[in-house]
Amino acid sequence: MSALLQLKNVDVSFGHVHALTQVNLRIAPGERVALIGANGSGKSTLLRVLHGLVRPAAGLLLRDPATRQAMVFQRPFMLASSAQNNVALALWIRGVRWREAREQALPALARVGLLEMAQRSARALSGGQQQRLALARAWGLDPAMLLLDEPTSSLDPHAKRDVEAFMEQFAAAGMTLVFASHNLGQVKRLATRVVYLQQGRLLADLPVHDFFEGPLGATSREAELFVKGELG
Ligand SMILES: Nc1ncnc2c1ncn2[C@@H]1O[C@H](COP(=O)(O)OP(=O)(O)OP(=O)(O)O)[C@@H](O)[C@H]1O
Repeated sequence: MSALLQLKNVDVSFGHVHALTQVNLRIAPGERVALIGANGSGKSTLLRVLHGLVRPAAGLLLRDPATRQAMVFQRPFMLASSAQNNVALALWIRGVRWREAREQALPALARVGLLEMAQRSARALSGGQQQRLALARAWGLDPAMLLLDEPTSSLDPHAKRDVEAFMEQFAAAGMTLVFASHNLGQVKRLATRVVYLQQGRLLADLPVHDFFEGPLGATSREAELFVKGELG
């Protein structure tokens, strides 16, 4: 299958910090790729490279410019305006006229159960509601690929399940997902493939079953210890 996006030998540095080193990654349509690894291992940087927000110092990012992408951040930025306007603005920035953008925002809000909150101030919503609003904002753009940076890390278990359920729905609708997570249960529930990063290097890249059930030590002893530590 042709790749939606491909990285070849990508390096990213911030001053003397090597955030990513020689990363190779190929993402095919319909995959659900989980990025895991310790704090500072490069997950957010990798997502930002995939979304074109960070330019590699070396290597290649190959992407069909026609492929629509959206990104949901760990703590999404909300404009001091209504929930509806927050979704509409994302569409307007992509060239949709304001009136139509406001109309199109409503089904996106309905999709995540926020229709009745459309006129509420986005910043007055709870953390869980704001994360759902961020998903609506992304969904409204109709992306082929959605990138999510620890989308449930600051949420209570109930809100976490809601966000996971929406991610499932997005995937079922054919969207390709790439998400960073510290929650290995979530990775098992949502991912088809696991990419393990350590100090900016991609040490394992396996189907989810092989990653958690296979003899990981053969691929990466560090990944095996990480998984054991996180599960224990
Ligand atoms: N804008 C930046 N300026 C300087 N250093 C940065 C910047 N962004 C990331 N880094 C550094 O690059 C490395 C990788 O950071 P990154 O945020 O990608 O890791 P992460 O795996 O997402 O971590 P976490 O799990 O804590 O979110 C870290 O050493 C970090 O301090």
